[in-house]
Amino acid sequence: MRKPIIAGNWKMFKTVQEAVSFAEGVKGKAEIEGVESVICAPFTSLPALTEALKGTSIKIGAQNLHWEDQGAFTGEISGVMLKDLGVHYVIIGHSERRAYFAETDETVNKKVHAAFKHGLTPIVCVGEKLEEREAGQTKSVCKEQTDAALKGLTAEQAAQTVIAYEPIWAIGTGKSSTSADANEVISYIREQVAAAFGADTAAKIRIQYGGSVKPENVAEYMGQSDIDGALVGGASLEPASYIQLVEGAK
Ligand SMILES: O=C[C@H](O)COP(=O)(O)O
Repeated sequence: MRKPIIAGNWKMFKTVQEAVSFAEGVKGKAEIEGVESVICAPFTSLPALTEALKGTSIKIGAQNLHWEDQGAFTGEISGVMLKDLGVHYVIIGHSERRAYFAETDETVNKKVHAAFKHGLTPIVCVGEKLEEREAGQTKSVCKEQTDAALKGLTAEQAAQTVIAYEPIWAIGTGKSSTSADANEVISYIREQVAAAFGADTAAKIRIQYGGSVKPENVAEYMGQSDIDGALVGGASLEPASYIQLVEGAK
């Protein structure tokens, strides 16, 4: 039985004060038995957020990490540093990072290994561009990205990984994939995990859908057989909306 996971990806939003005020608004509310609740905040808010949510079941995630532990990498943050802050999750390979910051399947894989090295759970993003979807390449793109991201992991590590299937054309556009379409791609991704790591691992790995998920449609996605949660951008920014997302995943 896979535990549903709702992860808010705040992207480049919120000052420290705004993050703390969000934490006050969701404490005791976005904590539903049987649902994992994660907030992936900008690096600047992580210390205050871990402090503000101490003692709650809400976990904290970062949105990126470097694959090295330390070194001359101006502007980067390592797994050692995230672990030091009490962070549990880290988003890796979000399409915005692939598009604007030149992340490749190879660097995504190095980051996934770095996350495990430091006891962080990676949330690995995969998904096709609109032109790839229109060319009928959705599944091949997702297979390539999934295989590359999980390369070299043990079956146990693969089972702990969270994959977020995010069709790029659905991110922040209000044009969400239908739940049936998302489920079809996600079950295909699960088949690829089975081929690489075995059926037991595929049965354990959690795969989220992401792309214009809102309180109004989250339950529909969660009703699908293979969708284990959601990675949510815009609708995760307000406490009331975030609480409804977590409630909707039950
Ligand atoms: O990481 C989250 C996704 O990019 C989805 O963003 P969105 O919910 O604003 O469409």
